[in-house]
Amino acid sequence: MTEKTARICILGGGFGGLYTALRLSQLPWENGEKPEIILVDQSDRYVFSPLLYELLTGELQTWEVAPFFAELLQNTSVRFSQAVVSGIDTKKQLVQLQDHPEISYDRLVLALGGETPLDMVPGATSYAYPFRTVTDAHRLQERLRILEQSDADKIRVAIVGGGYSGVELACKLADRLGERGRLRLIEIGDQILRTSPEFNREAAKKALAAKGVFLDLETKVESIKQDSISLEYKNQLDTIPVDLVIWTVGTKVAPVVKTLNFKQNQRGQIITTPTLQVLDHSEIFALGDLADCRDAEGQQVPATAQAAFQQADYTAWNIWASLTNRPLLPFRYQHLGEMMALGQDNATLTGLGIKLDGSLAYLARRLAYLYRMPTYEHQLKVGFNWLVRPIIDTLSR
Ligand SMILES: Cc1cc2nc3c(=O)[nH]c(=O)nc-3n(C[C@H](O)[C@H](O)[C@H](O)COP(=O)(O)OP(=O)(O)OC[C@H]3O[C@@H](n4cnc5c(N)ncnc54)[C@H](O)[C@@H]3O)c2cc1C
Ligand SMILES: NC(=O)c1ccc[n+]([C@@H]2O[C@H](COP(=O)([O-])OP(=O)(O)OC[C@H]3O[C@@H](n4cnc5c(N)ncnc54)[C@H](OP(=O)(O)O)[C@@H]3O)[C@@H](O)[C@H]2O)c1
Ligand SMILES: C/C(=C\Cc1cc(O)c2ccccc2c1O)CCC[C@H](C)CCC[C@H](C)CCCC(C)C
Repeated sequence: MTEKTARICILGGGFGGLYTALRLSQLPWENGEKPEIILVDQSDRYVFSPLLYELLTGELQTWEVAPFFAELLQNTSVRFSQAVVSGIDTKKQLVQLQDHPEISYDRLVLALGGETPLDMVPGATSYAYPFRTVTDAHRLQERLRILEQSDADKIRVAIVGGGYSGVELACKLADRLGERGRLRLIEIGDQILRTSPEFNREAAKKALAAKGVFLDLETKVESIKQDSISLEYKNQLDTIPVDLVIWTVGTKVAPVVKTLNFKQNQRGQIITTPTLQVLDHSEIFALGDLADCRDAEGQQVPATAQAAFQQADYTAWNIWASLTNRPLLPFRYQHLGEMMALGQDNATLTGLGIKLDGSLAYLARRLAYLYRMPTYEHQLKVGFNWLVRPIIDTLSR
């Protein structure tokens, strides 16, 4: 008698979900064991978020940073479904989708990532721009285009949050806007990039200073209006006129995750075992920004693409192991370092014993990210474009 084909349903096609799907499709399934793999995402495009800034400067094109799932998965056994996940019935093992039929599963992967909380100060939801998705990048691009085409002498931009996103955005936008830009970076703490290695923080401070980005440290945003931002510094309130406010502070889990009946931490993240299984639900795996995971050594896994990318390998392996009666592996997070863009020809990186900044770091970061992109076909297309585009641009000048 033949056994029924197992169905693996993966919710969310970001760093956690897409790479889990790709790894699963490459694993050595024996005849009759090969499962059905379904990837569900609300968007039709995957986003390689570390390179999202490059859309604002025109250094990269949308197809490079955010390829269509249909293209990425065309030579694999993974089936893609574009739909919004609205709930999960864990008893019946069914995923509920908006305007789509339910999907049953034998193994489920939760990888829905996070959202930018715009409800932290009055006015942010209406007037501040988040920066996380391709839609966010395109919206911001459009606003910048309108400001650049206006007859205003200066373009005043406030970026809230002196973490990685805020610093990288400030550097790229300063380069894009040039002499017309008036940028300020607003940080609640007494320094930017609190969790970065000293080398990267110093390189970032140097780059921001060279580009004339104004740093507001120990400053809290009190409210945001259409054309102003109110800041509190040492108990004093100051309202400054601005043309654009970008909000990069915080990550919250998607509302649907909160509705699920799993053990969650205070921030709503789902608590997992080191094998990346949801507590009391060994058939469900969770990874990436929505998961609260301590690895095999008990270290807290950070909510980064680097971590989700590594977890994807283990998730795929453990699903394969669970379906083929093999032992599961506990996840071991390896912090390899960090890289940051600091403008159109500058970056900084610290990792694997190497510290590098300037244009060499810019090149190394690009190559390291090319290597991390999903599928050889996409890497090849993008790599080829990076080699050929400068030649075509030079010839057409
Ligand atoms: C601008 C920016 C730059 C970054 N740069 C870096 C970096 O250089 N290095 C680094 O390590 N980290 C970086 N990060 C953090 C990194 O992007 C996240 O930690 C990582 O993407 C988390 O992976 P994930 O799979 O959990 O979620 P995501 O990659 O966010 O994927 C979640 C997916 O779920 C989908 N989804 C969400 N809700 C639903 C729903 N209800 N139904 C269907 N689909 C849904 C989304 O469309 C998305 O495709 C950056 C983040 C940002 C915003
Ligand atoms: N190059 C990279 O490696 C990279 C790039 C982007 C994102 N990421 C990852 O993605 C995640 C999110 O990063 P992020 O930079 O987007 O966001 P983030 O980590 O939430 O950083 C936000 C920054 O804003 C500050 N802040 C908090 N509340 C504030 C307020 N009310 N007003 C002003 N500033 C405030 C924070 O200060 P405190 O730290 O003092 O709270 C922090 O410096 C992180 O895990 C990060 O590692 C990595
Ligand atoms: C710091 C490094 C990796 C960590 C890392 C960071 C991320 O932001 C990620 C995002 C998404 C997925 C994964 C990661 C991630 O793993 C990489 C360190 C790189 C090395 C220090 C050197 C890189 C070598 C170059 C590829 C070759 C450069 C040659 C020359 C200098 C031009």
